[in-house]
Amino acid sequence: MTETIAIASDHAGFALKGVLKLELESLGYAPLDLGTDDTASVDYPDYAEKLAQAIKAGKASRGILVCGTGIGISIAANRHREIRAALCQDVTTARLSREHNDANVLVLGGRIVGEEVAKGCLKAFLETPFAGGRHEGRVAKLAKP
Ligand SMILES: O=C(CO)[C@H](O)[C@H](O)COP(=O)(O)O
Repeated sequence: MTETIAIASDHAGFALKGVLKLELESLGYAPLDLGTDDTASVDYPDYAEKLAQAIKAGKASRGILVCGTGIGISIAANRHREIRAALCQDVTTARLSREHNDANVLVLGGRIVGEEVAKGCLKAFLETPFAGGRHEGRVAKLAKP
């Protein structure tokens, strides 16, 4: 079955969101676009919230978030206990966010990373499994109140 991936951004991440949405489709995933829908100024916490709620409701298994730096939208997403959002600027950290942290949201800075690096991060995030083992207990501790 096709895996649904939620994707959202603020105005500063809008252009990169479009690129990543197409890339998701070409990799065989179904993007669930939660906005924003143009470059008019919006508040990144609102889009992190939409994406977190979609994942918590089971509408998507994982998610992609983009703002200008990726910082604000990752802070907002990680306020939810169920979300492990990883801000990545290279393919290695994107891969390790899956192997070690079982990240369920990839965060990118639309004003920081170029399109090709972003696409590489996306592919690594989507295709790398969680390694488990010694990482299991550490990740479980992240979900504690
Ligand atoms: O990166 C961000 C948050 O971390 C935002 O995208 C950024 O702050 C938006 O800035 P501006 O309103 O100047 O376009």
